[in-house]
Amino acid sequence: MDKLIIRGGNRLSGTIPISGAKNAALTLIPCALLTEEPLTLRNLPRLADIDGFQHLMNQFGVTTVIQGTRPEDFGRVMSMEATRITSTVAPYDLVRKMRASILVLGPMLARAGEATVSMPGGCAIGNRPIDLHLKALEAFGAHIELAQGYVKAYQPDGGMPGGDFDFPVVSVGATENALMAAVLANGTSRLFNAAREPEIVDLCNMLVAMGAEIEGIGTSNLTIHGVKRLHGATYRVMPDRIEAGSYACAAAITGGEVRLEGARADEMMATIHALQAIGCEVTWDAKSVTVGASGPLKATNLTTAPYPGLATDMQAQLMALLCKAEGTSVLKETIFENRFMHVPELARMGADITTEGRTAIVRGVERLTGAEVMATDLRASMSLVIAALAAEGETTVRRLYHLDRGYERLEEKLQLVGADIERVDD
Ligand SMILES: CC(=O)N[C@H]1[C@@H](OP(=O)(O)OP(=O)(O)OC[C@H]2O[C@@H](n3ccc(=O)[nH]c3=O)[C@H](O)[C@@H]2O)O[C@H](CO)[C@@H](O)[C@@H]1O
Ligand SMILES: C=C(OP(=O)(O)O)C(=O)O
Repeated sequence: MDKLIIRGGNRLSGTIPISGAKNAALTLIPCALLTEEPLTLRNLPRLADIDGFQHLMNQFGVTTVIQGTRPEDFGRVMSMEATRITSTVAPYDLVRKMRASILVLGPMLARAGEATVSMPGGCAIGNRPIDLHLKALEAFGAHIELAQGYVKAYQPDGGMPGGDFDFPVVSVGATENALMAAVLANGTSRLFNAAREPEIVDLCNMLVAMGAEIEGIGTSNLTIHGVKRLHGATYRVMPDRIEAGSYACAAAITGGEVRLEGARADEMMATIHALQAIGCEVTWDAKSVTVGASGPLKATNLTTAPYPGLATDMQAQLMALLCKAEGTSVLKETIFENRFMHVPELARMGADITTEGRTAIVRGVERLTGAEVMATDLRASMSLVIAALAAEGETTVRRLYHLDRGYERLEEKLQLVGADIERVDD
């Protein structure tokens, strides 16, 4: 297994290209199930999760062709064609590796009339139940059964009527599944308290490009008028606002300045405000966001929340940055119940953090030191990379399969701006 060796202390400076968003791509890909015509996605990131999803689509009989597979290419293009769905089953072996596989439930049910999907397990950051995905589909008229670790959903005779669902908790995945199921229903569906993350807007925009009728895009109340069929489309995946925010933290902790090429400021305002509160200089134009830190970093208090609040997917990276800030910061994690697993690893590098339930108290330290670390989830891993870039000496980060789920060629991008980082075979 590979590991990363990082020798801290270099000021990052230059331009980092931002890839297509993992969390958008993972909901755009299953939309290919909604039409027999080709769906082509541009700007797809090269990530383990995307490869996993491609295999899952192939399992359903969807043909997939990827272009741009040269090692030097960043954005890839994948064309998918679901002329005939040959299987409606998402087996355990494929689903267990990738939680987002549950996102095939809605579109498969809508197009094929039934779907059988292995229950995604809990994972490191929390329990992550799927009850709201199922309740929303039931509200549209679907029948749901749970047996032998699988969810089996099927349409009633005469097809899915559609219906109303009011989310008791904002859920990105459940909103996506509900949207993908509702677009082909016989009637109109309404979602209240729906998630409005930019990735949901991306999904809605692509569905509209495929012929769907959706009102309220970008708000928490969505009305979906079911249509008889959807057609193919070519669509560019939005830039990854979490990847951009992660590299912003990396630049800031080294006292450097990077231009995040392709990042869109309006989709990452909460992160920009957090960076500004920490003392970073942030400027932007239509095509990029530039983040620098020329003065001392300042402590601040941050709380994660559904969009437009501060993304939980940025919490670990901002915590790493605050480890080097002057003063004491308080971070509250409101989305997932167990998303502080980076804390003991950051402590190995000299960070001073205590946790009480979903609150972390970070006392800034003058110096971090290199150490051997490993992490149990994607953003926790990135927080260790960020801390390592500012630490004295050498850090070794293991279990890179977490990072490879969400950061396209991380070490290459960091090398571009002057980091001393290499991936070696363990
Ligand atoms: C692939 C993808 O896009 N992943 C993102 C998505 O995950 P994901 O879609 O899994 O996260 P959700 O928005 O659904 O989860 C938010 C909260 O709702 C709870 N919940 C969710 C569903 C449900 O049926 N019942 C329930 O109780 C969850 O336990 C959690 O506490 O949004 C999260 C919150 O922004 C991000 O951290 C993930 O990176
Ligand atoms: C938690 C995340 O992803 P996933 O939902 O795919 O596990 C993430 O991107 O930080």
